[in-house]
Amino acid sequence: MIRIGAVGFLNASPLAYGLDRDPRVSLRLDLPSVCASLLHAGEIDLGLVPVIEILRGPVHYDLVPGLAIACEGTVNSVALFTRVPVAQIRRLALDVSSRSSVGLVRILCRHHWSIEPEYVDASPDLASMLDVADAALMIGDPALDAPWQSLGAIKIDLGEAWQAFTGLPFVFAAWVARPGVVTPALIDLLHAASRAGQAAIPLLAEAEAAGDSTRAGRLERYLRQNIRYHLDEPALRGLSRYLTLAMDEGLAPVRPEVLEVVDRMGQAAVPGTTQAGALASERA
Ligand SMILES: C=C(O[C@@H]1C=C(C(=O)O)C=C[C@H]1O)C(=O)O
Repeated sequence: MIRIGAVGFLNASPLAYGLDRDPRVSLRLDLPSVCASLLHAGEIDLGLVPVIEILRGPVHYDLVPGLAIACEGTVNSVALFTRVPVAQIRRLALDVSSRSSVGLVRILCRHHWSIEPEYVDASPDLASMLDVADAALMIGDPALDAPWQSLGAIKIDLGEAWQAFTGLPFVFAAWVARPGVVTPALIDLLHAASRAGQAAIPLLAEAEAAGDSTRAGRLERYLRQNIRYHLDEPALRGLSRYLTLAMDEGLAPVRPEVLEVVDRMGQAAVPGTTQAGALASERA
């Protein structure tokens, strides 16, 4: 029995589709930050975890090829909500359920917007975050539903901001495993789940919308057009750039061997080369 932890947000449901009914799997759903802690503690074997956590593991993790929660431009569910112009943000509240986007917003503040706000951790509730800070980072389902207009805020999409800054996709989370866990059979299982999950997107959106057909349409567009599920060559370049910046900024330990694996996966994923994705457990 393989112990798998996935993110409980709607955006992860196509990747984890049907794993709860697989007798070979015990599946649990948690917030991204919790998913990462469970993997580090050895309480799960494989997790859909925030990518920055690959650098923070107690052991060298393996990355499952081909699958991710990513975006290319607008993501919609990862945003900075601010009541003041960006240049005037002095205090910024960070959603405690996030790890990758916390790193992303810190990198964008320093390198894209040239601001150095004070950061405070906060639960993902926009009204209370804006009570204690000028701006708030939120992710996932709470960000999709945040009442930013009525709170007098503007929404800055961080997928768009990253694309403006780098020209690249952004990878938020990927399937990450403890050593010895990734096998060809597991890779097949996860790719089959993802294929079934992509086909089930209308059903997943409808179930989440609980009878509200306008909302179901909006969620379906979010899953199809904003979220990208491919860890392909452009996504791997985005991931490599992000991990490099996170290490340079001191946001995570410096692990060049992790970057090498990501870069080699990217080279293998270039169309026309062989064995795309065969590098899961190869070591430098
Ligand atoms: C795009 C998203 O990606 C999420 C963002 C994460 C993070 O910031 O650490 C982790 C997992 C993803 O599910 C989102 O939830 O909105």
